[in-house]
Amino acid sequence: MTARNISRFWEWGRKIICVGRNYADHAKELKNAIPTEPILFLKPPSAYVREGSSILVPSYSNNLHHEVELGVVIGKGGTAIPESAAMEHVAGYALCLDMTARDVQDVCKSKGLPWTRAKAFNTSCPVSEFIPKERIPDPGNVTLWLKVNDQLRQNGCTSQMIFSIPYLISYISEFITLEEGDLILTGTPKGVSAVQVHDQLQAGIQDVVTMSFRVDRQ
Ligand SMILES: CC(=O)CC(=O)C(=O)O
Ligand SMILES: [Mg+2]
Repeated sequence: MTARNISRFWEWGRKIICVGRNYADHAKELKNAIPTEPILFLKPPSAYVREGSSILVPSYSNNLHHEVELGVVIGKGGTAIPESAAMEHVAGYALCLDMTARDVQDVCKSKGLPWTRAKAFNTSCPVSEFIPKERIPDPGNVTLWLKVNDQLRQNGCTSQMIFSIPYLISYISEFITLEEGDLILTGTPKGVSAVQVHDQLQAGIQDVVTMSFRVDRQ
């Protein structure tokens, strides 16, 4: 059996754990309360999409939003990881989009239903290349940006996160065992907005990485 390479973590079929409302400015723009503990939801591995393929608008949505986020790739698994040791479990990072069918999410929220149809559909998690840990020495202080058709829509810094990466790893691993190849999406800063079929999205982390995706109908 050939050894698996963490730099292709999206092929491993591992968990994608997402944090919601981790930036106060984004919680406010959607008129949501600022959380006092992390809000979590999951995407399946079939949500991954890589550059060269398109983001597909689900047939049942007319309001697909972009959310640019820093992704943390787990390199060493664990349960109940103390915050002080959390960064030892990180292999690296990826730039991610948490594509969200906002109209569907609004209906789910109003009915008290889970967000699965709004958040976990095929191609709802575009990812960049793997970024080794050494290339982002301070993941708590990097700028994320996103443009739609060359217009800047999101530009935020991970220093604005309510819950830090070590805190999130510790919190999640209390009740979900983290495994090598898992990905944690750490939430989005303000500026989320709708995308249309044939839009071109471009996103980046400072001078570390950029990625581009086209939007198509399912
Ligand atoms: C309101 C949301 O969709 C929460 C979320 O995903 C976030 O990044 O914040
Ligand atoms: Mg999100």
